[in-house]
Amino acid sequence: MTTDTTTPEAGPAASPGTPLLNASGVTMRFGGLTAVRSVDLTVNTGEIVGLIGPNGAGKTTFFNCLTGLYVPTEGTVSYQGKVLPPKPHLVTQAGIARTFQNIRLFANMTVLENVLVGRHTRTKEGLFSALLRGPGFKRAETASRDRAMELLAFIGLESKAEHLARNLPYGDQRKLEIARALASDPGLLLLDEPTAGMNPQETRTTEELVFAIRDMGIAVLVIEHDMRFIFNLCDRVSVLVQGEKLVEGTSEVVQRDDRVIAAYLGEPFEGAPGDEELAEVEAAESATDSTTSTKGTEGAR
Ligand SMILES: Nc1ncnc2c1ncn2[C@@H]1O[C@H](COP(=O)(O)OP(=O)(O)OP(=O)(O)O)[C@@H](O)[C@H]1O
Repeated sequence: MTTDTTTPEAGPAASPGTPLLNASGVTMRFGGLTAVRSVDLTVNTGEIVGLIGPNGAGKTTFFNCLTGLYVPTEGTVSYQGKVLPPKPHLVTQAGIARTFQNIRLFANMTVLENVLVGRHTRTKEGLFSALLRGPGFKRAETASRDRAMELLAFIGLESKAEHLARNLPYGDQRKLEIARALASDPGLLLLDEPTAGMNPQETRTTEELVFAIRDMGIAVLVIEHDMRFIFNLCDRVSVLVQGEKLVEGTSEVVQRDDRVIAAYLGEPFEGAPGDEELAEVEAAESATDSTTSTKGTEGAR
């Protein structure tokens, strides 16, 4: 991977450590199911924040509320102090870009074309200009192309610019998705399971890529099931369980929290056997074992 941190333009400038994204009391109900319940989350400039939780905890639903795919039942989402309209293209225009859990590339377009699609929110030339192909349009087209090539160099896919997206290896397709998201010059990048299906080497490369993105001045909010990846990468980790925020803190704090361990391993259920019952079961099992082994010895005689 090329990590040329000077190439891509940084997102909207803001001083390090000031709030960028602010989700407040976000609730999302689907009929009788509350997938996300009153979740607050802040991402500051310069931060990499992780969002973890068991399957079905509401992580992707929460992402969809942040990016305008869902209109939250309750709560607000602000970016740089302004409430975001629940429309994906307006959220992208405001400065938030995302990738999806399942790869959503244009398979029959080239690698370069896929990145150019991601630039459309930053292109000001209108329909007439495009039809007339005047000098303004040509200048904008060249600038977009140059920028797309810079981003491809950044993620290490420059030499594959003219390949069809569908012919890329899986790990490269995931990187291309990130390049396409970066093409909208975001200030905040949301990654939904960026290492899903990757081998350890590809995961390591993705980790370096996310650090390089942060070094460009882009904050990152990432959902991931790979705990090693999350705890290596994130300045702060937020844990969702059954739609609610259970814990938030540094990687060190979160990975030692008993409630998080219990949420992943399963809370003891009501009526579960206590120590006494377990001791009785163990005693009964060892009695059975010794009978069996005696029988076994007798049988061998
Ligand atoms: N469009 C929808 N309509 C109805 N229920 C939904 C919808 N989207 C998600 N859900 C439900 O909301 C809950 C949270 O799902 P979500 O996909 O957000 O969890 P997740 O934490 O991202 O899970 P995973 O880690 O498996 O991707 C689940 O019970 C899911 O079935």
